[in-house]
Amino acid sequence: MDLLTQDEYKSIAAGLDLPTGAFIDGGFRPAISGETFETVNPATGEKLADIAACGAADVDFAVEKAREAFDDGRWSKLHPSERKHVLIRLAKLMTRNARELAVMESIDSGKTIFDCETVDLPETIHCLKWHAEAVDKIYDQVSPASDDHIAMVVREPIGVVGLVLPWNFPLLMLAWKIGPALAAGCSVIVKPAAETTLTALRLAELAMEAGIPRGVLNIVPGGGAEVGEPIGRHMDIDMVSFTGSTVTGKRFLTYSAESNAKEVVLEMGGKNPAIVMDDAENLDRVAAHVVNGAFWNMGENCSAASRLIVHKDVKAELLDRIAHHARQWNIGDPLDPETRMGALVSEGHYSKVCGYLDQAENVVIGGKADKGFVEATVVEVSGNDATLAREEIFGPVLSVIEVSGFDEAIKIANDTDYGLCASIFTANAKRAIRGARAIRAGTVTVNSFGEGDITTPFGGYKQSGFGGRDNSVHAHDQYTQLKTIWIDLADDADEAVS
Ligand SMILES: NC(=O)C1=CN([C@@H]2O[C@H](COP(=O)(O)OP(=O)(O)OC[C@H]3O[C@@H](n4cnc5c(N)ncnc54)[C@H](O)[C@@H]3O)[C@@H](O)[C@H]2O)C=CC1
Ligand code: BAL
Repeated sequence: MDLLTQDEYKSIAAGLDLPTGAFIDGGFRPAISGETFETVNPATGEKLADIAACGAADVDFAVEKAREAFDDGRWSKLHPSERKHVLIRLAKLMTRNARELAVMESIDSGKTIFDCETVDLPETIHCLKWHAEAVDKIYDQVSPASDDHIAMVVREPIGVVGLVLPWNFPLLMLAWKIGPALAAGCSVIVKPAAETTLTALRLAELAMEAGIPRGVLNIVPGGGAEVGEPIGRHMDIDMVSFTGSTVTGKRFLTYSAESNAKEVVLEMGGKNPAIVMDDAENLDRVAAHVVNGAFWNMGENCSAASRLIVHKDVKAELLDRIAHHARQWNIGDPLDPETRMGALVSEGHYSKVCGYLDQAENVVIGGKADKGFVEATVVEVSGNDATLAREEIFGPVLSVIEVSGFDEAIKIANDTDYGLCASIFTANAKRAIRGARAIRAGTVTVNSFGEGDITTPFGGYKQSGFGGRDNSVHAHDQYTQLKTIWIDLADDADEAVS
């Protein structure tokens, strides 16, 4: 993709028409209370817009409209290929508007325009297309049966779903959830993170243009307590899919238990280990992977490689190379296409990350922070018990732990409440496979860092995940339920009952 210049991006940003209303039943509307909240550009501190600050009454209204849409079948009962065509039209409209969406995403979140243009937008569009393409290729089942009955196992959309989103990949996480949910035929109530609402609202507008019927896709902006909790506790929402912190994720289990026992899927935090053994090949390449894993998206990533567990014999050389690569991750204006590290999402989050930097004693590289921006930072810690090795920082801070052997490395990798992702760098195939099996995490990569792609399930073990997976056809399991339809074919069936 050809990127524009910083001035050209700034001129697009200045001309953006920012959506500000809640999007319910096919149109924008103010919050019922009339209240608004400010959204700011975290890179400059400038106010971007006043957005409808919704509350429980808006959630009720959105659910009523979503339920009407679900029950009358305007979307849920379409042939899957019809839903597919509409979603592909949406993906095409997003492609046509990708540049505007990328700029909107960057100014609202502090993410770099480079990432928004080359990762967030292409992956969002690909995700929507992929689930649309998948949905008319998924078959129901017929159970093994005798001659006198037939039992069908059919998949039905689960109903009205609540999608509660984080701010680190606003559009991409929206696509991870609405891609399979809408493809399956559900009606959805989306709560974007209050920090990053704009692109979800713009996407909803494009969805109407693409032909998604009114009431099917609703976006209700606002705070966690004001909108997230009413979604979690709503008696007429059938399922909630959440991405965010473990603390907040667990609340949805309480909300569900105290309301209608709705299904809950949680994609939560991580403290993901990158293990580098003494036999790892090409330490320069390993360093590039580790640095990318740790600092991509300013480390605001649940799958960030935030713990480096390195064999003592290669530690010095690896840290040298890591420092070399980390220097390339320059801080700058997120709208400058040369910038690799933008602003952290908010003042509050910046202060939290700075609090962790204050605890760093043995800094290898980085460690400085200024007005919302934090340098790529590598810090040696005393061991896996150090706070910097245990808590999810969600910023560009890589904690280094030295080990003397493979078993010790695996033990430390597993010594965490989390279990989202992990990577192992080794040339020894047995170690790679033994390690991948032994680490309790949803995704383990060998000789690379990553989270798989749209074809592979994404989610966590332990306190990183609950109830299901995003991505791949397994994501459709979240938004569907199985029904058994048992048909008696015996000639004397009626007599047998009487
Ligand atoms: N695993 C991940 O992808 C993410 C992890 N985080 C972690 O969480 C920390 C705090 O960031 P937050 O934005 O506060 O994350 P959060 O987990 O509180 O927010 C995620 C979503 O939940 C909503 N929410 C917040 N409180 C709620 C409540 N009581 N009931 C219902 N919904 C609620 C938020 O408005 C947002 O839409 C970060 O510093 C980071 O460590 C944050 C975002 C994403
Ligand atoms: N890395 C995608 C999921 C997340 O950070 O929340």
